[in-house]
Amino acid sequence: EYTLDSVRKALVRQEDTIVFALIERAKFPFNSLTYDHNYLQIPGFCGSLVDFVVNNTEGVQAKAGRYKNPEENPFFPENLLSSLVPSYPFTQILHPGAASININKSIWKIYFHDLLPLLVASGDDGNYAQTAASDLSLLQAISKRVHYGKFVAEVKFRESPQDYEPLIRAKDTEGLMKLLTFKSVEEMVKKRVEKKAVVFGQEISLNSNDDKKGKSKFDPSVASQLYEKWVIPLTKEVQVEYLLRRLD
Ligand SMILES: O=C(O)C(=O)C[C@]1(C(=O)O)C=C[C@@H](O)C=C1
Repeated sequence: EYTLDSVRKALVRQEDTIVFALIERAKFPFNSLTYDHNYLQIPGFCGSLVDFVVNNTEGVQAKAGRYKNPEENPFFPENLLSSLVPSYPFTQILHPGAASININKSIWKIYFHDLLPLLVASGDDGNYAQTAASDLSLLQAISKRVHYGKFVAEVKFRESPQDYEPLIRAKDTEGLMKLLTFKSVEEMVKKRVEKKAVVFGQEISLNSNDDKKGKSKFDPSVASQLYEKWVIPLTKEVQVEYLLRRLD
């Protein structure tokens, strides 16, 4: 069952996934060859190692049924084959227009241009395949969170269709944005994410006096910046896109 309370709980749980994925990516330095289009020489493939890993992993995961779940959105939908496994009857609460919303291209750009330089140290340790795999886990976690905006928007619409319908009919993007925004919730989310980054990122020792003294596994303010600058605004963008299609 989806309610505003239950979808918000899902968003809170997804924070854990994102913070752990930040920790895992921050374990490696930048490793720029992972992103270098001239590094790979694989016959029949043109792109960087991260393109190669994401394309091929998504291919396997699509065949294994990952994208049958309406909570999942691929980065390279154009290359995917259909699922080969028996389907599961996922609850279909979304309007069919939801399927056409995929803002992973924006997430991809922001991830490599803005987030990575903030998150990781410069340098090269040769672990390019592991780096690409940790990029993919973090990208998938961010993508799932952002596209969860579809579910948030659906429950908000169902709770007060009388408020949303006139704005949708008028295609009033600004009005919709205002109506779905809860500034105090956003403040709480940012603070909680930073706290999780502090707690999950600290060294744990058996002597409780030593806890928190060690170096954090990544700068906790990167987690709150990620949410403030990109995750929350993009989740809201998905909500508006979804609502604009809600009466089609
Ligand atoms: O919790 C909500 O109501 C949401 O829409 C989610 C979210 C978020 O991305 O965290 C986005 C917009 C709101 O202003 C508050 C929080």
